[in-house]
Amino acid sequence: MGLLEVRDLTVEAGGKVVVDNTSLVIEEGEVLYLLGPNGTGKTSLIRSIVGYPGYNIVRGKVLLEGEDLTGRPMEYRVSRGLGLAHQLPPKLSGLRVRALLDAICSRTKCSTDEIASALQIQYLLDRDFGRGFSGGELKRVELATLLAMRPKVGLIDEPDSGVDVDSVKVIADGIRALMGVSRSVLIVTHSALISKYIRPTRVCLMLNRRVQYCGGPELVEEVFEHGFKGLVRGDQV
Ligand SMILES: Nc1ncnc2c1ncn2[C@@H]1O[C@H](COP(=O)(O)OP(=O)(O)OP(=O)(O)O)[C@@H](O)[C@H]1O
Repeated sequence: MGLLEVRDLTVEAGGKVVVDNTSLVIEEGEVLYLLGPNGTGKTSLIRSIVGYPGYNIVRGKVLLEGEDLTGRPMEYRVSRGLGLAHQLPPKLSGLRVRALLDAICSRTKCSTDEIASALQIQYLLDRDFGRGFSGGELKRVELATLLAMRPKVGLIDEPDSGVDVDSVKVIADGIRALMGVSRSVLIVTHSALISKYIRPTRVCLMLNRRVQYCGGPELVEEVFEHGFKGLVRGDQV
């Protein structure tokens, strides 16, 4: 039994199938990359895993430590140990970054200052969450909230898109800190820029709304060399 299992999952959003009969297993201690071209369903898959509203599971299951979370609301799944850092985090007027981190840390017994220091966001603590932040700042505060949650499985959506080289390094430090408190981490990316700093234990390719193939870390280099289209090898997961 994997730590997190997605079994034969089909998901609809906005009246269309966005994940089509896909399976994925995340084992204990993994840093799994989910790679795939734009619009192939990566974000939809991880949103479905955490129970994000609007992503309706029409078939299949999501299990965490063997517990069937399918049909459970997002709050419950988060309480059981799933956490998601969004690709485009929401902007929250009237909620300071510090207040949000303090609220999470009071539950998980973390230190807002230590987390802020790990993600180099001390200067953002007294600003409204996300308001007027640059792309890199948004990614760093979002990752800080995930780190504060101390999830069993941390799901990170596109940590390396729209950020400069220096920010990617800071984000990589944040992911390393997350690897220290989470049991497994799933990173969704299409550029795989983050792989320069965080080596995956395993890499899965998602194409045409389905996880098509999983392999070792060398798959990242193969994607860079051949592109996604050159790597379709059948339906084995
Ligand atoms: N809530 C929704 N309503 C309607 N369509 C949606 C919804 N969510 C996703 N889709 C569609 O599903 C497809 C897959 O989108 P998704 O964001 O999951 O892809 P992705 O692989 O994460 O892409 P990218 O790498 O560009 O972020 C797209 O065509 C998208 O428009």
